Amino acid sequence: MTRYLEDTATERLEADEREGLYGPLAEAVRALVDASIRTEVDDHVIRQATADLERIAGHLRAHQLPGSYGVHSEAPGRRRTWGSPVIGVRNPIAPPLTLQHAPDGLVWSEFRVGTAYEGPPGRLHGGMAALILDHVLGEAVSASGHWGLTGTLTLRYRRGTPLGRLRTEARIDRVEGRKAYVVGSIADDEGITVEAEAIFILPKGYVHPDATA
Ligand SMILES: CCCCCCCCCCCCCCCC(=O)SCCNC(=O)CCNC(=O)[C@H](O)C(C)(C)COP(=O)(O)OP(=O)(O)OC[C@H]1O[C@@H](n2cnc3c(N)ncnc32)[C@H](O)[C@@H]1OP(=O)(O)O
Repeated sequence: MTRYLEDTATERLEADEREGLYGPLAEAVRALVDASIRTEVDDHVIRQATADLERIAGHLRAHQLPGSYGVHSEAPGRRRTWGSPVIGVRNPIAPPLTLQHAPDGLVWSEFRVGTAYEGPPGRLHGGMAALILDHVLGEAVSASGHWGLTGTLTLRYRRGTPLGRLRTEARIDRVEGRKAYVVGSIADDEGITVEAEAIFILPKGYVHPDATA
C-alpha cells in the first residue's frame, strides 16, 4: 500500500484547502494570459499593467521553492502533480485537465483550450496536442499499475483540432516486460482529430517510488 492511499480525512481536507488557495491564483494568471494575447487597450494601460504585474511577481517571489515543483506532497498524504503543465492546479500554463478514471482502465478528460494554445488560426497547436496526449497516455500507464518514461510517442493528426471544448482519452494496450504500449486520442464534437500511440519504458534498474513508500 502506498502513502497516497492512506490519506486520512484530515489530510484530504488540508489538501483541498491548499488546492482552494492555489487553484484560483493559477486561474487568474490563465485569464491574464488570454487578456495579454488579445488586449487592444492604449499603450499607457499596457505599461501600467506591466509595472503592476512585476510588482505582483515580486510579492510571490518573496518566499519560493528552491527548485522546480516536481512530484511531491503539497499536504501530507497524497501525491501531488500540481506543477504539471497538463493537470497542474498550480501551473497556469496547464489548461488544466481534470482526469477521470473508468473502472476498465480508461483515462479520459473533457477540457477546454483557448487562445494560449493556438497553432493554425482557431486551431490547437500540434505540439500542445502532443503534450496533452503524452500526459494522458502516461496516466493510463500509471493507472494500470505500471510506470515508465515516454520512449516513443507517435501522433496522427487526422484533421485540425478546434479551440474550445475537447475530449481526450487513453488506454493501455499491452505490457511487455518493461515496456507499456498505450493508445489514445483527442476529439471534438465531430469525432477524433488526433490519434496517438506510445511506448512507455520503465528505465533499467528503476524502482517505482510507490514500491518503497
Ligand atoms: C517520481 C515519479 C513519481 C510517479 C509519477 C507518476 C505520474 C503519473 C503519470 C504522469 C504522466 C506523465 C507523462 C509524461 C511523461 C514524460 O514526459 S517522460 C519524459 C520524456 N521521456 C524521456 O525523457 C525518456 C528519455 N529516455 C530514457 O530515459 C531511456 O532511453 C528509456 C526510454 C528509459 C529507455 O532506457 P533503458 O531502460 O536503458 O532502455 P533499454 O534497456 O535500452 O531498452 C529496453 C527496451 O525498450 C526499447 N527501447 C528503448 N528505448 C526506446 C524508445 N525510445 N522507444 C521505443 N522503444 C525503446 C529497447 O529496444 C528495449 O526493448 P526490448 O529489447 O526489451 O524488446
